[in-house]
Amino acid sequence: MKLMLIAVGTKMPAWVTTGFEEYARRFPRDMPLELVEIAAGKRGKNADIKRILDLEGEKMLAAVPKGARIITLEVEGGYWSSPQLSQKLVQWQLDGRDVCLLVGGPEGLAPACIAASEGKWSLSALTLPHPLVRVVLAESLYRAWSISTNHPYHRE
Ligand SMILES: C[S@@+](CC[C@H](N)C(=O)[O-])C[C@H]1O[C@@H](n2cnc3c(N)ncnc32)[C@H](O)[C@@H]1O
Repeated sequence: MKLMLIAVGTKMPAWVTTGFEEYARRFPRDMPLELVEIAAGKRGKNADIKRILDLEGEKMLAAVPKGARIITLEVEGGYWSSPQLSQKLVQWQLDGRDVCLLVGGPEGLAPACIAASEGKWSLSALTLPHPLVRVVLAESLYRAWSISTNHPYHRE
């Protein structure tokens, strides 16, 4: 099973790229964490935000491999503790489908992405900047993997 983070935004600050890669490189070969960046639409003065959002959503969904499970990152999603996330990871692995984690841009996710979601995951009640979400998500998934494999990274 492959984990794919599909996120709006390119040209991230170095600390985001370094932070994400720090965790992504630790994933095992049979469960890699890959990043797919979707270019954000131009938000000029009179930009049609709905159209931009819909286009970003189309591109995100086009990046999802056929049959993959879509999980959307949403402030108003469900909270999953690390052990709960670990259980989900194990269930997803047993199920065998790739898992795509969708992170929106400045105005969030397109309605089409939300409609396609099989799980809505909230990292906090706070609205986080989308670059930071990438890093928190990578660490959380790595911790969940470490719990499921009894790796010493996670300590009770
Ligand atoms: C700056 S936020 C978008 C804020 C937008 N007003 C909204 O309501 O979605 C960009 C993206 O980061 C992710 N995000 C931000 N905070 C989050 C949180 N606490 N939990 C999960 N995802 C979050 C979501 O995918 C969101 O679409």
